[in-house]
Amino acid sequence: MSQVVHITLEPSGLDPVDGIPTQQPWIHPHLVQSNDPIKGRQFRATGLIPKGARLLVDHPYAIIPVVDDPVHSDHLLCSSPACNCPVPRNLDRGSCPNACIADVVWCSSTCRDADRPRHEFECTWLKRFSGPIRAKRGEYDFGMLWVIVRLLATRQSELRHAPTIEKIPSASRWKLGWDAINSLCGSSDTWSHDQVRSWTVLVKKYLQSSPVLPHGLSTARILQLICQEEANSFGLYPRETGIFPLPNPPIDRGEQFAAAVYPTAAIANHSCLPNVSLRCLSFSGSPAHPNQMIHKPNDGGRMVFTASRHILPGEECCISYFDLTRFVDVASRREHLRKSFRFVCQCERCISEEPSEENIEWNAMPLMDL
Ligand SMILES: C[S@@+](CC[C@H](N)C(=O)[O-])C[C@H]1O[C@@H](n2cnc3c(N)ncnc32)[C@H](O)[C@@H]1O
Repeated sequence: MSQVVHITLEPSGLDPVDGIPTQQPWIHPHLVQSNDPIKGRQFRATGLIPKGARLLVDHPYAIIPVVDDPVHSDHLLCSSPACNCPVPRNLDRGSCPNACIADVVWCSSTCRDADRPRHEFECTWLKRFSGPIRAKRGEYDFGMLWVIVRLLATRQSELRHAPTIEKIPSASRWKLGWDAINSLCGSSDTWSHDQVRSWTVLVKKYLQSSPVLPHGLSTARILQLICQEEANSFGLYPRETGIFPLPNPPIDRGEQFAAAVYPTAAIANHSCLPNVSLRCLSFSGSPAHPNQMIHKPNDGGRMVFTASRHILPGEECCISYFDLTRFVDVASRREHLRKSFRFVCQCERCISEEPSEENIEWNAMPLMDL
């Protein structure tokens, strides 16, 4: 049986300001940000981080529910960024007075009232465009555009509260809020011309600054934001992912229930030999399965990173971007990362499993019966 250290001390955030997620991330004192010439920004340990220690608790800057049937789904999240708790179907869900879309619900009238200024930013856009986008482009594009709108809504709330936000003491090494979103990696050079052209059409049709979506940013900046979102968003699943060593028998992670962008968690690079799991408390705040690593947010949609083994000073701290049980050999892992995440994995496991020049030559030769 695997041994798990339970961390009972819950890092506390600051109180939210009028429904906007102003809570700062909680970051382990031995965790720093550094730069790798190939991978870019990365997390590194400056001192021993023991197995089971919590490395990071981060708040989503934008989170959306991802469900096929919002009216009948139990997986909707309270739309208030200060809450983001799951809202069961049997609860009297507070829906939008403007009836924008069924995916928008609140767990209480308090959350709905607190979230009013932020939701007003997205409400008309959702009402006008969600149907046409879903019909013409499908759920994936709708979800992506809605994440962008929620990023812009949080930015707008930040701008409105700028004087208050400036008063919040900041951990100076770490960028916060929109400043952190601006620093996310991702550029149009990584994507094919066809993909960039398709996103440009979406931006011009649905995301230009207008009275429906008054953000004041240029088309080029919104296009860049899509590239950043695509390189940095997290899919959230109800069961474990990112477990290493791989569980036997493998565990199905279940259906994705949300997508989110985390300003600080996005610094984590991928490794096929990860030393950090995305282990969270259950939504109710208590460990759901004490010996399982769970890749989902806890209350408030917070993402929690935990050391899955002792991490030594100087080591990079990496998570896994995908379910390692699904792609096992180096070729399939790299192919999956190249297709889905647009980079060639340079983790220590992939490098050590790279076929040598000699093997490539032998493999290229026709098979002989010996
Ligand atoms: C979510 S971001 C991680 C933080 C990023 N390094 C940065 O500078 O902001 C994902 C990007 O990091 C880089 N990356 C992450 N893991 C990598 C790996 N194992 N090998 C090579 N590049 C990696 C890729 O450019 C990828 O698109």
